[in-house]
Amino acid sequence: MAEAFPYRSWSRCVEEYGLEPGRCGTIPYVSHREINVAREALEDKLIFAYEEVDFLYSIVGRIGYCVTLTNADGVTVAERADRSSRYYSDTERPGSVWSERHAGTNGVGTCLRDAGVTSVFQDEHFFEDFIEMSCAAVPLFAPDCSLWAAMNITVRNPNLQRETHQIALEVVRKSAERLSEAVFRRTYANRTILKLWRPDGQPCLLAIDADHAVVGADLAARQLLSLPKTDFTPFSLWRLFTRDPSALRDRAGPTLPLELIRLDGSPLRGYAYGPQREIAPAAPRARAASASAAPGSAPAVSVAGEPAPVGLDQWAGAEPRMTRNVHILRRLAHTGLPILVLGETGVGKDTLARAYHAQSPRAAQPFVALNCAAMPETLIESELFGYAGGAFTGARKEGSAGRFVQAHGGTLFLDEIGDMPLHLQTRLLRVLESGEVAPLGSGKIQRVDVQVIAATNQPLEPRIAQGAFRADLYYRLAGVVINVPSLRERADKEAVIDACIARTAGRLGLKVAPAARALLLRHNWPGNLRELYLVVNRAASLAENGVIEPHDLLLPVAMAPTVTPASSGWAPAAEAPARVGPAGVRARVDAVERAAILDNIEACHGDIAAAAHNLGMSRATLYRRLKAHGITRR
Ligand SMILES: Nc1ncnc2c1ncn2[C@@H]1O[C@H](COP(=O)(O)OP(=O)(O)OP(=O)(O)O)[C@@H](O)[C@H]1O
Repeated sequence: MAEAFPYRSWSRCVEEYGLEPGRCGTIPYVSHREINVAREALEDKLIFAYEEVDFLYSIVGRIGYCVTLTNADGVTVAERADRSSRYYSDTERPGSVWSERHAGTNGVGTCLRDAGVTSVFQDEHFFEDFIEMSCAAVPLFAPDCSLWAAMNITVRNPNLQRETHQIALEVVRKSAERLSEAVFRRTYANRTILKLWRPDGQPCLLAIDADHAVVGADLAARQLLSLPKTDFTPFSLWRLFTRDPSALRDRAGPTLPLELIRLDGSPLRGYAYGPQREIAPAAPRARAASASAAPGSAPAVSVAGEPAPVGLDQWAGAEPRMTRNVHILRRLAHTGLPILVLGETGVGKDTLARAYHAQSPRAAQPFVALNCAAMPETLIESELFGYAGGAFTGARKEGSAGRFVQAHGGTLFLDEIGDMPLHLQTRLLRVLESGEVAPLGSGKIQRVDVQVIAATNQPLEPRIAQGAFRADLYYRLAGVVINVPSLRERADKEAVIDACIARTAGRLGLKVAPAARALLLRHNWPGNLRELYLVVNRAASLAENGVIEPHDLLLPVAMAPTVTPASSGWAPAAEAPARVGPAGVRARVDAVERAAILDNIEACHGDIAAAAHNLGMSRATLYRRLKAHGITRR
């Protein structure tokens, strides 16, 4: 006979994990970086989870509980708590790992191990350290039924009543249901969702397409309807229910109460929710391929194709100003406030807009971009607001909807907003205020609902002072202002460079010589991330023998570090000796190499063996290169 809770978990602790009852010692923590990796992996779900954690905390926080969300390995990725509360246990911080293997019987770990709702009340914990604590955790399953997280509440209160804890557990259960439903709906945003109530009161979800084929089912539905947990193949809804297509005909707007009769005659009641949008046109991703590309703007050259889209946490890296920005954006994601992104060229403003959209509630709707600096004034107007057929010479016969209408329901990204001509600023302001667009030459007015994100690399205050940018438009666009620091200002510059190497050279199995990495770290990066990615991608194409050397980086010599020759005892000749062969690339490569050699000798105080090691070359090669560059010992 199977052992009852908590004995089966206690037996595992002793027999499987070799834990000794008594004191636990310390709970393991993962690093900041690992927390970010864990969050990144769940990003499409966390956008809903953060809000749900807040919601749950607004209820159970009042009776002293803190709320945590962990990934499937028990790593805490989100937490809401009152740290000053006497009921707070600081072992619940982000990064703490609550696997059963480490922490013995506990809410999160045991819930994840059993893949079931778990309440661990006080001395049901395996370790003595936790016997004043009570926790309740509910597993979260993705639409494909994989276990992705646990939603948990914990309180350190020796006087807690078991009944109170039971009620709190039911609240967590409901909260977890809401979160799973949000993730399911987002996954099947373009399908009709059927939410049916199981006889035990638990909701179950099906996603069906226009032909009534079941294309998705959550775990509760699969259990109720005896559907396979893996290898799900779409099938007709009428294999489960008595055929009645009229039950699904929309008579009451987007939400339709419905009753379906199972083949055994039992009814299931619930609701049908229409698709969030028919079929959302694919968002144009590659800048070069979209009308948003600025002519002449440097595309991110990729030797391995278009890099994978960047998520919000990845965008932020470990730079505190960026993570704060992401935090603010997440908190305000549901308000639809316009966002104004400010920062130098190439810092990732466009990338942020796309990442934000992809993780916003509008993700299933279009992302439409317009670069205001990239097209003539007359075109911006018709591109943005649309036009009727034949509205002007050269206009398309059928007219054009315009980017505002194309973005309806989704996100409109207005890049280089500082370059928008003044008279169009007035028109834009009117649309933003009224939520209505009137395409050129047409009397028709269309209502639009768009999340506007504007970006610029020009400081707008001087433009406002000069009268080149409308102050009222600025305030209308600046619902949330996000300042993106330049690469050289970032506290995590080294990590950003390493991530770039990993995403580009690393993916191709190339190594980066220490001297080349050192050069990347020292460079000033006026072009920011765009320049960084361009340099490393280009070096990956130039590298020989699987290693990127300093000369492969082709960094402009003016940007390369300079040295004072006296301290190292080595000095360049007044001018480098003339080189045979074509000037151009080779000459630039030589110049970079020369600067890197001098810099390394200086850094190693003239120790040639150490400098050669840093540069990733033998001593003999370094002497040869010194000779070739005309560098001699003083
Ligand atoms: N966090 C990131 N991780 C990896 N690559 C990034 C990141 N942020 C930006 N990039 C890359 O850096 C380049 C420049 O980014 P992006 O176009 O978003 O900058 P921008 O600030 O919008 O530039 P501009 O001001 O010129 O419009 C792109 O190739 C983008 O893929």
